[in-house]
Amino acid sequence: MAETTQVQKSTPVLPWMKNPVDIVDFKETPLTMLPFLDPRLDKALKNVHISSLFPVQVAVWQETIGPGAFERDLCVNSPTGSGKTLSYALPIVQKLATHSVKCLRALVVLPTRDLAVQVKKVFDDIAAAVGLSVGLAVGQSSLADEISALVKAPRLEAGFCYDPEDHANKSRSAVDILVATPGRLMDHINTTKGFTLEHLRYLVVDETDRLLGEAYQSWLPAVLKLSSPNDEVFAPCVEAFSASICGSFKTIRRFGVERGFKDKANPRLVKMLFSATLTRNPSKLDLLDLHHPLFLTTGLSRYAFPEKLEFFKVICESNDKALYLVALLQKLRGEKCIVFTSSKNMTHRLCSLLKCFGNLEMRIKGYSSCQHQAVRSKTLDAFRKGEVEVLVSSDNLSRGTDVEAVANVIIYDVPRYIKAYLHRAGRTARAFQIGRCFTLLLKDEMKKFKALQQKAEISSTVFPLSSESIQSLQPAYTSAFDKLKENVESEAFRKRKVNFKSTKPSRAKTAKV
Ligand SMILES: Nc1ncnc2c1ncn2[C@@H]1O[C@H](COP(=O)(O)OP(=O)(O)OP(=O)(O)O)[C@@H](O)[C@H]1O
Repeated sequence: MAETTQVQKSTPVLPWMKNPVDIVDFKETPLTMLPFLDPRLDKALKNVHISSLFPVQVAVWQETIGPGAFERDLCVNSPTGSGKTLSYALPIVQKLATHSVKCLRALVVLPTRDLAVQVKKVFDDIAAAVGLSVGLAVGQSSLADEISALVKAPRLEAGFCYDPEDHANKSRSAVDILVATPGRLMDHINTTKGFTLEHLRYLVVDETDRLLGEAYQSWLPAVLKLSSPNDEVFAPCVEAFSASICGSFKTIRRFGVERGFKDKANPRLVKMLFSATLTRNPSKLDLLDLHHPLFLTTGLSRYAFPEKLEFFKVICESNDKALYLVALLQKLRGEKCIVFTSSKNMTHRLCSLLKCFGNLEMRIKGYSSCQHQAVRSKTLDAFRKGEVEVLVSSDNLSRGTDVEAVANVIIYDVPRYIKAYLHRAGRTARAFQIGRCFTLLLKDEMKKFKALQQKAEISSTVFPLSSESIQSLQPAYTSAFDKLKENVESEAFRKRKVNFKSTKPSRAKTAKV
């Protein structure tokens, strides 16, 4: 067990946040040294080239498997790319591996569809090895298709049910674990026959601060209400649950019995919160009705960045920031880069401008909420495969997205909030690899950036771009700009023409009415 650490800076308001478990005290641990690991999971992990667990994974494992397991709800604050997904997926799958009757026992909620797909993949890598199925509720397929993948109707022949598992003659869950976005989750809660949360044992709220920051149709109160333990519902499962929760172990540090807070009847819904910027706002955390929460965090700083992330700033002498971006991209040619802008419109404009540069010789794509989800997913896929080298994006991509081998993040517009900066920067230097974060700065942005750096407790080195390289790009930049203007004008003309055509009959119709 790790020693608890007294947080000295920006003391959190909530008392249970004052003595966190420091993840820094944990070391990467080979799977062979991990206590209680199911051999089937050991094999499944090795199949996906994971032979050791990262510190946050070891820390969470210790609190969830073995003595004192899941006695308390967990709130985990750990840097981007430190492996939080597997830190919850592995213990949940190990815990559920002992259950033979299929019902929905674990729910993982994420803010976006692409993130949910990414997390499901992590569960898929290990769940099948112990006979568990994982479902996805994100609106990727039609509601009907999703329903048939999540809920099994009873098999009736001549009015009789022959399947012993269908004894109750009711629809039942086809999955043990569900990864969902709040909107689609609410659709199933409200309309899907046979979809129930009454057996739910584990609730993971990933990217907690983002999910609690928006109402999302009140998904949280709905989940908490529908999953509250109810003696009648749980009666047949209680024995099995209790055995899996407590095992034969007695007590260790932080074990509930020792602290005298074993006040909730088992089984209870265990909640696990994860973020690289976990909220410390008591009113937000209150919404979760946490059970003696345990706070796990990395180091003493409020904001922790990946260990091997280097910071650079590019000072733009003129107002033509795009020119500096092009010069930088040319220097980084051949490496995967994500360029972050302040908005979807900016993403569109910048991407269009870059495409007007005739001789850039790199594949550049935009990713923003302007695009249809299918287009976005395709773009992300192409970027993952290396078919696209430079992805220009708004903050849509900044949270949680894991793309292997992103060498550089370029922050084109300095964000207002440090959290946004941290999540953007965290798309590189993942899984303890090296990575670089460049921030492009106009003269009047320097003060704002300095304040942001101070808050983040980071410093950056000036990245030199020679004035010759900038000047040599000037003619290409001017003609790219002209081309862009032409494109915009002809696009606007085309739109006006289409609008005129489509409004003509309806005007006539209106006139007729
Ligand atoms: N034990 C491990 N060994 C090797 N690679 C790992 C291990 N655990 C996770 N990874 C890899 O590390 C990367 C980052 O993991 P993950 O996406 O879970 O990070 P995260 O902490 O959730 O980041 P974010 O805060 O940005 O969401 C992934 O590519 C994942 O496959």
